[in-house]
Amino acid sequence: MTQNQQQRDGSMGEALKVTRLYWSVQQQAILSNVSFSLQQGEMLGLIGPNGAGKSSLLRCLYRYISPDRGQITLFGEDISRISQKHLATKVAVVQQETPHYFAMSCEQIVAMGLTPHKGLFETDTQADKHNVMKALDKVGLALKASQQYEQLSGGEKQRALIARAIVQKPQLLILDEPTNHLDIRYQIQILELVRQLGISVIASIHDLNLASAVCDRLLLLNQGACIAQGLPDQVLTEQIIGDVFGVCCQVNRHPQHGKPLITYFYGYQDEHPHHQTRQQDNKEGI
Ligand SMILES: Nc1ncnc2c1ncn2[C@@H]1O[C@H](COP(=O)(O)OP(=O)(O)OP(=O)(O)O)[C@@H](O)[C@H]1O
Repeated sequence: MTQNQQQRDGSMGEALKVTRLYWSVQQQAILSNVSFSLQQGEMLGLIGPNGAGKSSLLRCLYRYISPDRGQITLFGEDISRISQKHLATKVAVVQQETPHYFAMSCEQIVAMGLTPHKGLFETDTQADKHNVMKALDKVGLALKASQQYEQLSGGEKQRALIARAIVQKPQLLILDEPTNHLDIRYQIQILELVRQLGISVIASIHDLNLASAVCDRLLLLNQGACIAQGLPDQVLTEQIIGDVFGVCCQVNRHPQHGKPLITYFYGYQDEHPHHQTRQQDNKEGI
């Protein structure tokens, strides 16, 4: 497709386009007819209940699994035709479960992010070392640079892997539950940091309020299908959250950023659940 054609059909600013994606295991559908696009510089939050297919979808995007049907294009190129090396210069991934990195320091792990941009025998320059230290500093790990990676806490490991992804200077960053080991300060800080990079990001996030606060748009998966996508306002409604997650909630505006703020109701094991009484209260205007 020529540049003019791309401008005409609006795909010029598209970082990622997924069209009618299907993936199944032993005749069980895991992903069904998933389509969405991600604009350049946009942050898309992938949300949905446990087992909805979020990780599977992300794995298709970084080619860990190949879908049965459908198309994935990255900056206009079909990803099945991009070489592994070229893909690594464009896409960085922070996975949920990471391999063990014995006998490597935190700094060495982060420096691995430089590899896709280097030739076979090219060594790290002073500028590379500076970039590694800068990334460590950004994620609050400057003082842990020489510590063994395996000795870091779960949250520190997660932050080191984010620093590695930053050093990789990707155009698309794929994050699978990047905040699951982080305390609340780092959850906010790391996602805001990722946002500030100005690159395209797709991140699976369990905390709906966090997703609402930091993402431009959200994609809601349930049982492998896309249930809703759009602005947080369009996706995070009481009705949709109730239907998909089976919890009762109230959606208000966040006092600072103005996007949806969800308050959940409790009492699902009780005979007279609080969430029911609360709904009743709402109806009666209490
Ligand atoms: N390789 C596989 N073989 C068999 N089943 C799989 C495989 N990978 C994923 N699944 C199944 O696909 C479904 C979706 O899994 P996936 O990990 O994508 O969900 P998720 O939305 O990321 O869940 P969670 O929020 O719990 O991390 C699950 O039922 C899972 O058991």
